[in-house]
Amino acid sequence: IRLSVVGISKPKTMDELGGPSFATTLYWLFIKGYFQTTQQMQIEHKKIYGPLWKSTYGPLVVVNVASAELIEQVLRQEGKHPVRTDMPHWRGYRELRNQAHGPLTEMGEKWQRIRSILNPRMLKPKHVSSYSNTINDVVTDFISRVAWLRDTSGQGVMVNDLTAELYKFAFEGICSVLFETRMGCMNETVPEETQKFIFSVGEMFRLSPIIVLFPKSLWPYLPFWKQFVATWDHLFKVAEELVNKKIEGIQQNVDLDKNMEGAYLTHLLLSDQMTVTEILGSITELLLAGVDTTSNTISWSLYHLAKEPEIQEQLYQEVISVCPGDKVPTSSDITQMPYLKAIVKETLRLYPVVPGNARVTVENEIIVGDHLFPKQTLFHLCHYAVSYDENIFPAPHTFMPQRWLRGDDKLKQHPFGSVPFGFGIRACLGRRVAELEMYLLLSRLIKHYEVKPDPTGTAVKPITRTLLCPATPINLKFLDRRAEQGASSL
Ligand code: HEM
Repeated sequence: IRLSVVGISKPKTMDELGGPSFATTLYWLFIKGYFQTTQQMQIEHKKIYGPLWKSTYGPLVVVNVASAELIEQVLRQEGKHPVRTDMPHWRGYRELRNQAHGPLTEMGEKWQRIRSILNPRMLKPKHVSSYSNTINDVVTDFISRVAWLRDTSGQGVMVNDLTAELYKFAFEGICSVLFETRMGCMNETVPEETQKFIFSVGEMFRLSPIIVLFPKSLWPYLPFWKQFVATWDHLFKVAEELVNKKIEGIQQNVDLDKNMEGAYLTHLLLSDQMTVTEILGSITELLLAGVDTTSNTISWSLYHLAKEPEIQEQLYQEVISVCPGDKVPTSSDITQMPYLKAIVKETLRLYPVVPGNARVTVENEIIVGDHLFPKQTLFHLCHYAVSYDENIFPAPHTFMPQRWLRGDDKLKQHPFGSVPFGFGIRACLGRRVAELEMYLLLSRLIKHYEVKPDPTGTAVKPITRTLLCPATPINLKFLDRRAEQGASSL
């Protein structure tokens, strides 16, 4: 297709592609200080090299793709079994301990098989909407926890380090969907085991980028490899206990001849499509993928709603018109809240939690722009840079949910301008559940509280720590609307 666009001229080779040398990249990262703001480096490098450039990290060559058109070209040419990276360190742990790979780490036909088993109950609307009540229970507890936090540690009004609190919400939310078990993260004191799980996830993400810098043969001699293995051991141990508890529960219920539909894990165990080891491998990865992503996105949404009272008021009006009085939103109510959805979309445009996504062309050589790339090329899709492309999103730095609303004058945006959950068959498995969690939490929180910025006026910037996170804690004021309106008509 591309050849016809560029005429019959021969496509250029990868060697002919420009970009910074390894030394230049090191200079940018460590002297210019972009080490923690690599998302911003995408934008700066695009200005210098254009939308397609090559970075070298020692022996590793990465092709950066930073326009919606070119990202579309890469993604539309992926084969039957797309691969992000081979994740040697994560896979290395699983091989060491004879654990199974899950959807994040598996490849080829085995990956396809896992996805075909996991997909239906994670992505099909009728199944996902059946999780509403479970998630709403967690939201109810979060709203109470906010009140408790304000009273005990926020002089009656502040919630400090909101992301840490939302992390507990997201963990509790995804566990309630997967296991139909409550973990106690909304309690005044979070159980020690859960706290250790949360800590282990953080450690694993912290150690991961350090370990991949070293060749595999050196790993056993690295002190942090032992730590890395220990954190994974803990993650698998916690998941295993939860899986075993469910197996026992099912056994008891089957004995009593009870109807056992419900939790995601119950379904996997009963459907007999995977071994218990395989289920454990997948469940552990779902827990990992489903917590920081959701909690960071909700944090950024609330941060902006606090800064933009008019947008917050419009959301509040939408929520109370669809769910007046004490009515708790369900997933069908959410379909009538386009502004809420637009707020989440706009949040994910400004803060794509996965700011750059890797893709390896395993099966085919592909043409992108004027270049032909061989099999096994490692692409880095610069979603962050594209999100701030003013040709696609005018006033790109402004939080403008209305750009996502249908209207006569709405400019047709490029479909690959903002793809925060990825695209195609390897796209996010938890997208629908994450969206449901975000919609239910945001709508109910804003119905209950008016959110206001930190009175100290501290602005919070994003940094990249694998995911795009707030560089400093987000602290916000939560004013109870009921109290404000003199216990009127909530
Ligand atoms: C706001 C929330 C979330 C965002 C923005 C997000 C984003 C992403 C992105 C960009 C990818 C890579 C897609 C690609 O390579 O094309 C991904 C993969 C994945 N996500 Fe999410 N995610 C979120 C929440 C979740 C949740 C709640 C779960 C679990 C229930 C989850 C499970 C996964 C899994 C398992 C994969 C790997 C899929 C595969 O390789 O086959 N995610 N996510």
